[in-house]
Amino acid sequence: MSIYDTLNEQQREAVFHTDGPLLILAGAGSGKTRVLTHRIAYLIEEKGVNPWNILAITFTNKAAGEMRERVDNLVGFGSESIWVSTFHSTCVRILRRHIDRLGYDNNFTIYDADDQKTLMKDVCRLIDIDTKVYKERNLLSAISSAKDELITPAEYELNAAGDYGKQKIAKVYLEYEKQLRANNALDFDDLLVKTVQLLQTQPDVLEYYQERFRYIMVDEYQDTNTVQFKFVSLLAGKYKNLCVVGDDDQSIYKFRGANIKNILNFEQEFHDAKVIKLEQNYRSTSNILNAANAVISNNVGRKDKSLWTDNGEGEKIQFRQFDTAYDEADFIAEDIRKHVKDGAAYNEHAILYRTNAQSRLFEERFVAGNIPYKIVGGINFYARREIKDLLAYLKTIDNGKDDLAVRRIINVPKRGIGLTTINRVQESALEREIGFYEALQGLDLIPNIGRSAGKLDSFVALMEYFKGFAAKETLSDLMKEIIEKTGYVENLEAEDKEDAQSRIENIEELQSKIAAYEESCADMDEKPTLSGFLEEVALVADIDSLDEEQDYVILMTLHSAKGLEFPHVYLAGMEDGLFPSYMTITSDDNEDLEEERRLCYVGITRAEKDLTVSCARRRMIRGETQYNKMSRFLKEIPTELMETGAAFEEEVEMPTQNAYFQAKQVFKQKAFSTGKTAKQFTVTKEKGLDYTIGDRVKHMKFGEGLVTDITEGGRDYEVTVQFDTAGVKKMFASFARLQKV
Ligand SMILES: Nc1ncnc2c1ncn2[C@@H]1O[C@H](COP(=O)(O)OP(=O)(O)OP(=O)(O)O)[C@@H](O)[C@H]1O
Ligand SMILES: [Mg+2]
Repeated sequence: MSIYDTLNEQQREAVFHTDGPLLILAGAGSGKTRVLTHRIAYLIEEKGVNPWNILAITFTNKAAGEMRERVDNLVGFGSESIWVSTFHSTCVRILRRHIDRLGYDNNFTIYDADDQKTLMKDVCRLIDIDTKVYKERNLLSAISSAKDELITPAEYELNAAGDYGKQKIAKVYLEYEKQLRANNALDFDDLLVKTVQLLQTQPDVLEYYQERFRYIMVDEYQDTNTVQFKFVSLLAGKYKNLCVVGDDDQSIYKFRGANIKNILNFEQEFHDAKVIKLEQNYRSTSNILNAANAVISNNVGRKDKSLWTDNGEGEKIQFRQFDTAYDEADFIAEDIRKHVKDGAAYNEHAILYRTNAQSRLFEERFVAGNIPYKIVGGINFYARREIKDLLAYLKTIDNGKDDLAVRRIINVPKRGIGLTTINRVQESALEREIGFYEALQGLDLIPNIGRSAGKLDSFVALMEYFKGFAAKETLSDLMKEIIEKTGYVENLEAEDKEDAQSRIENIEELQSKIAAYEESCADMDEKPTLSGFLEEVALVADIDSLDEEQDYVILMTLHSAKGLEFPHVYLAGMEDGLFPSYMTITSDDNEDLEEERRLCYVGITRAEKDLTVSCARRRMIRGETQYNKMSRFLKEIPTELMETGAAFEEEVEMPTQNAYFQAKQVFKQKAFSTGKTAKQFTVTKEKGLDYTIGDRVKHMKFGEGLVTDITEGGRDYEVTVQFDTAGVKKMFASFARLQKV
């Protein structure tokens, strides 16, 4: 039996159609990704295509790794020379070789969101933009959208005629680009934009890659944006062996410029494209699938698909409504514990939610209950201060042109170099149109630098020493040397002992990552380089931190869950105002709500065996208690597919009898005259507080502090605490759970 016998007829057709453009448009769990891997295997094994000539683009680096592994299992050879990677990684690899054609150094730096913000602050200061009127975040997102659409600063300015606001943005865009270039840096969008520019302006480079990538495949095609489409169109322009797979119902990145028209345009750009539909879902039970189908059918203007499965009905979808988000977290933790007792593994469970902030309650429950868990996303490892500091050292050593990096560490750990001095250097660099580090190397040209010159000199000497060290020693040793010579860790400890411990662990984690990078290079017969490592770091998406070997419950946002599957899935926080978000409910644009609904469809279809959907009547969002109705998406699931669970009967309101759910205002007016919620609140207040103004109290997260004020809110006490380290916080007593010390 060959591997292709395990495919159904349509899947086989897609695998065997190797030459010419092919669009596979199909619903969730129908085997699109599986078709791609089998197609690669078929190209190599049966068609004798050189693995070197294959490019497969996936949505995350993790997916890329998986695909490589699956191909490895199928073919057993050659998988290391296939290019399987994300759009961004693919572009970085191309740019590292050729970006000098566009006037950059090939060892350019990649700026993450944080770096971009810092740069934008500089830009605004430089050209006198009032950031109270034009927020950095909005400016960056306007620029990002422009880049996604391949609009240059000059074109932006042309389009801005007569529009004052846009003219300002055009100026910012122009300066921002100038600064990036001066720093020899690219932001994330640039990776694609510059690659497209390169292919458009350098015919020999284009020709080279067209010859190289004779067979191109793109997964999750529905979420590509204009510049990504342009990129693949250019590459596939000669041989036209382009196979894209996607599901218009799972397009969830419109806010990042994803362009659903790319699916529709495909057949225009690539005439005589073959279109194949897959209709059998292999992932989920029919109850889950029917729920997903029912929800998505509420979107108008979609391509109708009929997805079926012969996996059997399976369990009904569990629906639970709780008084508070705490109860919700308790229930889910308990439910998982039960499954594990019955023999399931922790990592068969995923909790999916709309916003990162929702992970905190689960985290608290899991820590308390000793349940291993992993939060994918949230505060990115690489966004932590100590990691960014050490990476800034590496960047400075690798590419002294990255001003942001140099400025970040010039006085970290403290070397007595003040802001005034730094600004003087900066001004002088700007005037002479050279980089910050370059200016540091010629201090005698900077006026009024005076007594600081010695300190600056020794900083430069240290960096130069590291550069020499890096040229001879391994990366791991370099990292050790940096930590030692700068006294970084000792300084952390001196600053704050408690805090230091977790930061040191992070640094150790960074060192393991460096070691892992060196090992993986050895496996691939590549030489580990500083640039190579920094490149990898710049491109890790949150999802890449997931390790299937480890047994932990997985927590992540719905957006991160795309393409993945788990036996047991919990969709938590299914409330109007949270999911769909408040903004989309109040927006006039139905498109936004439809995008949220697609996200819901993505969530439901991650589940293989069972799905639990839950919501809470009240929860704290940004420090404010919100009262939410159950999500309208839940009401779109036919009641006969759902079960409410006996133990929760009295608390549960099924969609058909939801008199309880009133608008927030009504809820407030009636002020808890009925129901369990009211009783709970009374209990809190009747019980009173066992601390008063002037007492010292302890909070789980903020530590100890002094109560400075207590006021009676309508339903709870508001307590103000001056924490010893965390500053002043105002909180509701029932949520804060302060303990007198
Ligand atoms: N012909 C088949 N026989 C058995 N299992 C299959 C078959 N096709 C796909 N599967 C399995 O079904 C599951 C879903 O497949 P896959 O992840 O490729 O779907 P997908 O269409 O890419 O889903 P998504 O839209 O969520 O990305 C996987 O576990 C896959 O191994
Ligand atoms: Mg897939």
